[in-house]
Amino acid sequence: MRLGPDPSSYSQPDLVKIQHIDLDWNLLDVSDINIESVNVKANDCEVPLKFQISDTVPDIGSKLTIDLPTKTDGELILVIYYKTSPNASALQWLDAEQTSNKNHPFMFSQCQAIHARSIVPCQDSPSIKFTYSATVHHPPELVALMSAIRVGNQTGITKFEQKVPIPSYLLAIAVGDLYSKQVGPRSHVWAEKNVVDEAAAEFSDTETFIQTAEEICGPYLWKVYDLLVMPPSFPFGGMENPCLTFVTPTVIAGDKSLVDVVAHEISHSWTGNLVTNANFEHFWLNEGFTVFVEQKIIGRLRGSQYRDFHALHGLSELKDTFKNQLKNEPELTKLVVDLSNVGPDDAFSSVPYMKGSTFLRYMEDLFGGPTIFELFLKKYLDQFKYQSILTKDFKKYVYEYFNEKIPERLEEVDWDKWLYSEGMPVVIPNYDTTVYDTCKKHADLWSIATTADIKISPVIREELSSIQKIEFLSQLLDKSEIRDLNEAKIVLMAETYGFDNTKNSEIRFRLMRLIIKARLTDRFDEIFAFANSNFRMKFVRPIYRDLGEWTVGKPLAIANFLKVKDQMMKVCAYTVAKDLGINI
Ligand SMILES: CC/C=C\C/C=C\C[C@@H](O)/C=C/C=C/C=C\[C@@H](O)CCCC(=O)O
Ligand SMILES: [Zn+2]
Repeated sequence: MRLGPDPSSYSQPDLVKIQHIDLDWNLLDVSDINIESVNVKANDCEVPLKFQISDTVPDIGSKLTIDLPTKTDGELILVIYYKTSPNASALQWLDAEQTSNKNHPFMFSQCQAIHARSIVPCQDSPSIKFTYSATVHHPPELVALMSAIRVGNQTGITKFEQKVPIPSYLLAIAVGDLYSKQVGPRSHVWAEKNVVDEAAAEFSDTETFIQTAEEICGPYLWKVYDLLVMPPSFPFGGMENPCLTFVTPTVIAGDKSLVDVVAHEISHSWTGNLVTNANFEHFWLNEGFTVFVEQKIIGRLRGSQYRDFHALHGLSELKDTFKNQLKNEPELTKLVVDLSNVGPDDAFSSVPYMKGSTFLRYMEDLFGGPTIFELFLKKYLDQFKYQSILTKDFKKYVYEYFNEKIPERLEEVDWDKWLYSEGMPVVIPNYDTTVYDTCKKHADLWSIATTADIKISPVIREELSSIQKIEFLSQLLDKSEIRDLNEAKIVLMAETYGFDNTKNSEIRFRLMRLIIKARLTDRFDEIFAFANSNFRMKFVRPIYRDLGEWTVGKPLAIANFLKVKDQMMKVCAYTVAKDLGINI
């Protein structure tokens, strides 16, 4: 059953729209979920209103219906008194033991896609945008941060204001023992004390990324761009919360080799946060555009070869998604998906990211190249800023903009195929493969040659950068057969490329998958040490999935998962359990 224009929400934006939310949050108050009263405010008095809460629908939640006064033209101020549940799916509460410094508890939120409803009764659909202000009461020794500008701070009370309208999934809060270091004129890095210095060093290019993004997209409208380094249980690489990107500690590699995640989150300041998908079926409008801009930033700063390498690496990731995560769900390999009967967390994959950015790159090439397409991009972002749109709005704008200029090129785009066909992108652009080919040469060697032959091959004398090592491992994992894939070969590989000492989580992740592919039963401790060191879903889900397909690995994986699942955020525990085929 489809709930309405947004299949993941009961909100009825055609009838009523939230314009501003004023939060007064008392933290650490985690009694059962309970709406105590709903009142309408008039002349400084609060008059109670009738309300009903429907039964809970899985993946969606319940519908809160408020009987508004009969005269409802114009604006109404509603005051809702409520308490959140300790199980609120948007929140994770960590004991001091689960933090880096182990001195104080930590709490944080992750509202995307549809978890804001577990912390605020709201119209939880990205089709509705509102400004917000908040007063957060918290333990005085801790720091509270939100996806907004801090406007006041006294012992135990912090006030915030977000004056740019946002969709509910961008509401965010974190409270912990946090310290900050300035890394740019509008940016601080926030982290626990023992992490803040190395994090600030890793993210010292933040201002360069913002300025490059401004060149491409227009002025940065959110005033502040801070980064908060999350505890390792944060389930994503980064989350584009306005004014305060949340970032996983797994991108701190010590050599800036994984900071593309920051370029990605900065790009969201336009694509996603200003121009927003109206529902999550059109998530590619957020993520495909963001990867496209991220790759442009990389191209500007490191050269077009690297822009193309990034895109080719994205296609390797996409192939892996099809072969593993989505092998039984071809419907979800479409660019625009049907979420009438699927929760957004279940539908989430690399498809909107990689297929979406490939579609835009295809159009850029077809319509005359970067100079022409970037003018269009800037106008598109300006035209739809502060709005929520569907793919048809984008398509209509493409026609309006290009129809006079290049009508014949426009006719070449097979929109239906790009948007609704399953599998790989319709056209693979003509990328520069120089950087990629080196990775391929290494992957081909290691898959075909014996360990003895590899030792004397000139290929392995050639130095690979960290990102090339990541792609090399991705390609190797994609091979249906690897000659003599055993302990000796993996030891030689680790020595050759310095895998044993690397702090690069993307490399370690793929090495663990290779060890599983090699069925090395002596290496379970190492695999589980990695799987328990962080709960970023990009890493833990494929590892559990791979183990789940190995008769010896599966029971051990289930036992390990059951041991640590309560330390995971709900979305992570839920999806891993699903991947392992167990109920929790
Ligand atoms: C077609 C898919 C439909 C809806 C999915 C929307 C949201 C799903 C939900 O699970 C939240 C996703 C949040 C993502 C945040 C950041 C990502 O860019 C991280 C990507 C993976 C990583 O790097 O760890
Ligand atoms: Zn993103």
